[in-house]
Amino acid sequence: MTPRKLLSDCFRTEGDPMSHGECLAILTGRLSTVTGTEELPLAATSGRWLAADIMAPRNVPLHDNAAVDGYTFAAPASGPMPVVARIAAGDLGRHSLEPGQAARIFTGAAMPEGADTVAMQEDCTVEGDTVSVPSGLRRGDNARRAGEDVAADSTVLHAASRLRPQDMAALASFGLARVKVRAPVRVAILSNGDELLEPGAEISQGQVYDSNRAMLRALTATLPCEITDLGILPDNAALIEATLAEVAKSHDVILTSGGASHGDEDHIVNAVDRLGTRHLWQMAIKPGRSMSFGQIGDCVFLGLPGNPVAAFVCFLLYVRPALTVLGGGSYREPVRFPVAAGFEVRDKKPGRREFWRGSLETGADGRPVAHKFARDGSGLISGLREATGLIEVTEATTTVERGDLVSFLPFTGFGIDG
Ligand SMILES: Nc1nc2c(c(=O)[nH]1)N[C@H]1C(S)=C(S)[C@@H](COP(=O)(O)OP(=O)(O)OC[C@H]3O[C@@H](n4cnc5c(N)ncnc54)[C@H](O)[C@@H]3O)O[C@H]1N2
Ligand code: MOO
Repeated sequence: MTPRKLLSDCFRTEGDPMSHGECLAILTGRLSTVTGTEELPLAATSGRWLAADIMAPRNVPLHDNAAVDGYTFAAPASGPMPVVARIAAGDLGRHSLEPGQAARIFTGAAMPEGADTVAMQEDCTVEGDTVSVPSGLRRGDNARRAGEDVAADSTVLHAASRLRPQDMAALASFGLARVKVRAPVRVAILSNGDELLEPGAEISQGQVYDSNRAMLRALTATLPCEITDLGILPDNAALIEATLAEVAKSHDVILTSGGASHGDEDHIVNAVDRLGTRHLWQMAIKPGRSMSFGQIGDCVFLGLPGNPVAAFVCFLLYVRPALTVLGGGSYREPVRFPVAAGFEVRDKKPGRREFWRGSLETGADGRPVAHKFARDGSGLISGLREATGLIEVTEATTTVERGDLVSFLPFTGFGIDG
């Protein structure tokens, strides 16, 4: 197998944490697409990254057609017109009108040759075999032109875009039954720590249920990924090293949480150092300082801190972009809304970017106000649940006064709905 073109340079800077911007630039600019392509039935492609541009093979709609039930004719009409045909949607016959003639027509039916306008039936007067339409209708009223949605041969969808429900409609409207998309990224997820316990097991003093893995599986599933759940690895250096070495051979990404800082018991990063290259550790952000990133052969290693809030935030900020680029998608920055702060902070440390758990409320003047979860602890899952987005505070900021504009990044911008 030819080696895939992934990072090989080392960006690691001991003792000098990497900035958010620098880390994101490396992840989105220096990683390559690692997934192959596959052609799947349309219904199986929702949510996938498109592997190639798609041109509309024909006009949509294919033919001029009626937008309402009524009578079609060539505008302008003068006086009663004989009704010489009846055309329903799905009628495959070829109809044509002489000037001064009309046809009964129904929504979606192909317009007959010689007609350009449709009068709504509610506005028409029918007497015997003739119809009178209201004056004042302009040519083309209530008619949908061939190609008005999409013109034949125009490029409608671009490679590396994500197929959304409305794109499914577009592809089906072109008559495409199969679509070339990127294969899912193969992601192995594991948790590390002797204190961790599988939900359902009997818990003892000193233990904690593994909550990160359930969260990371769900976050990973918001992108086209094939997940291998490796469970919990205990703090056993030999076992961790053997597992990572084996898993790296058959996966595009290893995503871990815990064991990411550099304590004696932080075996994950030590194993990556022995097996491959670690490109960074220590970020100038909070939470998530101990995020690490590297590679074992062609497999990208993304090591999240153990604290659940830090793991969640780092996933949104770094893992999501990395999985996007590796998967063949084009990465777009999440939307940031400038919103007035409904809180004050006087003691933010300069030099690091912080991401606070926040939610929006409507202020007295009707404008949105950002609220910050009161307790900062990186282990508090309750704050993540209460939040609807992140409040981003720049490196230079040291205080936030009530009413100052802060950046609010809604979770919906990271693929988390509800
Ligand atoms: N001397 C220092 N100690 C710590 C530092 C530091 O810079 N110097 N940083 C702190 C910060 S901030 C974080 S975050 C953590 C990161 O450490 P690790 O990534 O090595 O994570 P652990 O030590 O394994 O765990 C931290 C914390 O999270 C809990 N945890 C771990 N995994 C899970 C899981 N799957 N589900 C639920 N909870 C989990 C673990 O029990 C710990 O409480 O280091 C700080 N210490
Ligand atoms: O940096 Mo720790 O990752 O703040 O929670």
